[in-house]
Amino acid sequence: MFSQGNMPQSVSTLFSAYASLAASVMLVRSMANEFIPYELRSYLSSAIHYLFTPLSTNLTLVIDEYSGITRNQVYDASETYLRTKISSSTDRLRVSKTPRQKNFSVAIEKGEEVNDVYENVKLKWRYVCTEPQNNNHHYSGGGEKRCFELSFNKKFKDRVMGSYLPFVMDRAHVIKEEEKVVKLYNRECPMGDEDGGGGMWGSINLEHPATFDKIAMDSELKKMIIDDLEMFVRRKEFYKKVGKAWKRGYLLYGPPGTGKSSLIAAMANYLKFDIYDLELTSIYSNSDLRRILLSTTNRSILVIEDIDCSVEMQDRQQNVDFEASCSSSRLTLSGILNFIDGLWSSCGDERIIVFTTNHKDRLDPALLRPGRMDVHVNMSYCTTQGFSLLATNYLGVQCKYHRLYGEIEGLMENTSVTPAEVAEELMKSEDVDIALDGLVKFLKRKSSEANETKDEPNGKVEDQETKRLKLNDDEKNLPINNKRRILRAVRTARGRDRQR
Ligand SMILES: Nc1ncnc2c1ncn2[C@@H]1O[C@H](COP(=O)(O)OP(=O)(O)OP(=O)(O)O)[C@@H](O)[C@H]1O
Ligand SMILES: [Mg+2]
Repeated sequence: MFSQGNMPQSVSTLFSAYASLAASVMLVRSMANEFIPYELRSYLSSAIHYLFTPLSTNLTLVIDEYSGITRNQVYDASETYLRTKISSSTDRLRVSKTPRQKNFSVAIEKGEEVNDVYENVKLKWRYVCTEPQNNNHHYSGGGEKRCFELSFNKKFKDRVMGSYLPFVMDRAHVIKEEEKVVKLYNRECPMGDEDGGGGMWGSINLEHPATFDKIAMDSELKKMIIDDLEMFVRRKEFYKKVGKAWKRGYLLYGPPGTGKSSLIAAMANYLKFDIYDLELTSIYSNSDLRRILLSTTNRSILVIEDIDCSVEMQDRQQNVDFEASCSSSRLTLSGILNFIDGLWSSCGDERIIVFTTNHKDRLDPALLRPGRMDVHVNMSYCTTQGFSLLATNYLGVQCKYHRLYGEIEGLMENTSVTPAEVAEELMKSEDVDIALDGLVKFLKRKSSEANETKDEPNGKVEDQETKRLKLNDDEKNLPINNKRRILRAVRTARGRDRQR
């Protein structure tokens, strides 16, 4: 080792030169700290850093949660998409569940990274949350500013922007659709639901388990409906090309208990469309109707049950005094038709409207005019094919080989029995023999009742309806449409009681 006393002359000179340089740098730095403003110093330091750092090959896209005051769709899509990319290397995850969600929702925690590969391009996602510099933020979430950073090699910029990000958006859309809980909007549900509906509608989750494979109906008719729905949803461009609103109208008609409401639920479950159940008798003016219908959302089914009851609206209109009849604020059938043809048609997309009736023959011809309802579906009495499907559903057996099958087939061909009645009989026992035996007895009873009422036109239908509604003597004398209204009111009241 050298000591200053025995070191060679040149080394000693170098040593003292270095010492005086270091002292000068420290002097300059302390003078700089004193005399150069902080902003200028930090600018100079980042400029020097920029000049002496090798050029980065990476590009980072910053995807903020909000774009101005509206949510950034790319952010929302990224959040959904990244849930499917979480791997075992992720250290921290956020888990949540709202009362409406069926499953847990898992997302990456702030600071965490997720890797992805798309067409051989390596991509790195990072979830970043920062506290805002001031309080002038208009985004939600407790003032935290959230964004995703997406980094990749610069040379793939076009591919990422032109192909990867659209792919992320599409995937997120598909995931959201799969997770979607179908809603039933009703004006009798509690209003002001957080999911929208403009405060005009309340909503509950549609828990109806109906699916097409559970509906007993002519198999060709069922296939025709499924094909029609599929064609409808994929024809966005077609509707645009021919200049027609992207809407489809269905008229479902048939006796009570043949599955009209079940078919609507099956359609909604199949398409993942929400249902808006519109009770016309609770609307008193065309302007009300207009406001209520305009507050419905896209990709939904608007249902107007028992439209034959609405025919009375015309009579009601004719009977009111002159002053009232001049008022444009009353709800009229023509108001509904105008709405279907006009305003409703020109706003919103991917809408289906369904009318149901027990009496197609009682409908105003204006409703049946070609072009108004695109598809007319006759829901009819139970056939042997329908019975086989119900037996498989309710009893879990292929009843074709059961000893009673032949007898049931014969009785069913000669008796008007609804799928609802058959289903009720099949539910009475878990034992196949007992259930089918009960069905045979029921069919025989129905058949002899039918023979008794054969001579009275319409008698059977009226009787069935009266029995079904369990009306008292006063109510029995009401016109049939009023009975239907009572049924709906009773159902609603019972529903409310159950909720209490
Ligand atoms: N075609 C069917 N296939 C399977 N189940 C059916 C069918 N029709 C009726 N049901 C059963 O009967 C019940 C009542 O049927 P639904 O309410 O769909 O009949 P509807 O035709 O709408 O009657 P209404 O004219 O009184 O409104 C359903 O919940 C279902 O269990
Ligand atoms: Mg119904």
